[in-house]
Amino acid sequence: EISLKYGADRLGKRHDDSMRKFRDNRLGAFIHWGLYAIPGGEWNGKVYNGAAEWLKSWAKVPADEWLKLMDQWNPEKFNAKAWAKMAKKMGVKYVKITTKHHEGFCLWPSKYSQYTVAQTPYKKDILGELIKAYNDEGIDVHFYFSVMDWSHPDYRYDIKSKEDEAAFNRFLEFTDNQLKELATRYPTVKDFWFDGTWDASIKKNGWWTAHVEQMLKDMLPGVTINSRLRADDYGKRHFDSNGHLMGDYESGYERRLPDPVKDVKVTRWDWEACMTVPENQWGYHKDWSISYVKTPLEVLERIVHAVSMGGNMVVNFGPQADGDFRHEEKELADAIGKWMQEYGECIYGCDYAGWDKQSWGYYTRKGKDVYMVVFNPPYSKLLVVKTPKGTKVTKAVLLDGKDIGVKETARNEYNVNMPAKAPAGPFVIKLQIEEDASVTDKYRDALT
Ligand SMILES: COc1ccc([C@@H]2N[C@@H](C)[C@@H](O)[C@H]2O)cc1
Repeated sequence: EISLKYGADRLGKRHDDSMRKFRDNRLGAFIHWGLYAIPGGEWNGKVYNGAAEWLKSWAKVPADEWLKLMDQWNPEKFNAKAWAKMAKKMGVKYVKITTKHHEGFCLWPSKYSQYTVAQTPYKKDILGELIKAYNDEGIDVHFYFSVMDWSHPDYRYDIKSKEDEAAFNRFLEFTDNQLKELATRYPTVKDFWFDGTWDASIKKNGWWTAHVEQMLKDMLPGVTINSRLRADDYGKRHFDSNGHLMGDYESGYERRLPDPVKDVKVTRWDWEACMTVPENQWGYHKDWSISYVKTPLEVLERIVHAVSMGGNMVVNFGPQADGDFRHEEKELADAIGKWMQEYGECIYGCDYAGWDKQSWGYYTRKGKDVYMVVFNPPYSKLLVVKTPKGTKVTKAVLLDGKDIGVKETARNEYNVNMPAKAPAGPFVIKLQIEEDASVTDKYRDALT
């Protein structure tokens, strides 16, 4: 291994209470809310199909013109308690909120910027209202923070001169001040999820990314930090030059998931995926017909897929400028919440089971309990289960306790019966197992 000053601070997963809570939460919601919600993907009469929170970039709007949108920021339907109730009903255990996206508009009254809610007709501290409302519902709050800031004159994409260096150092100090301000004003925050950290300017300042992680952990013991913040001595990001994960969990699975067979290695570390409901819209876009919109069942399958591989899933919501949610997102929250109400025990506090994936769906595991989450019931009505050496399945029940029967068919192979009355949607079977490596069996391998 090469010696690094700004590489991974720790090898292996964190096992303290705060990280355990982060991991056991498993299901989160993203809230992308900013000035971009006002134009909703349209500028000067032209609708752009790119991500709505990037409209400033697609329409090449100068910063000062874009920030004039602040004069229209007055979400008269905004009700933090209603947002928190919606999240509670969906069954999310945490919410990640965009404190400041690339545009530079702050949802809190930062004293280090003139582009905040305080300078809008709304005036009030939206971030403060949201944290109180979510925490009152027992929901943890995580902060999304974009380092790249299109409103700040000292931001640099690369460092090519002494002036760049001086400007960017001022910018890093500005960013430190905002982060300290967030940690001081909102000490119940549990996580910082950094974005906008891919530019050469950051990669050339890996030291600063290590300093930010340490600074926040000194201020908020237990706080979790995503790998996307981090660059090492050589500008390597997420994983350092020795291949070790930096930060507390991998945060590269954005709108994609690891393959359940080819990417089993991800089960060795903590990771969190995030996803959009349309193909690629985080902020509010007025026209969702421009791309495919995932059904609630497709969202549910991604949630289960992530947990089955030892990861978290954060489902994105892009609130309207008026502070209400579009009906598609309300219906999604409702549908997911109904399923979690009935089957959530296979999600919360669960992890990778370590068994080979089967075509009918996904396994998750909590202690001695192995769950089968069935998305694709077979015509045979027989659910094939293959267990690791020394593991036997002794019982298969529905969550209401009803025994549905399991039969050993070969060494470490079983057929679990589908319930007589096939459920109307994805359902869960709980397996009772015995793990004993010393067990011998009656089976004989064929000589070939
Ligand atoms: C250039 O590619 C991207 C894609 C998405 C992003 C941001 N990350 C997501 C979590 C959203 O915030 C999106 O705007 C930034 C750059």
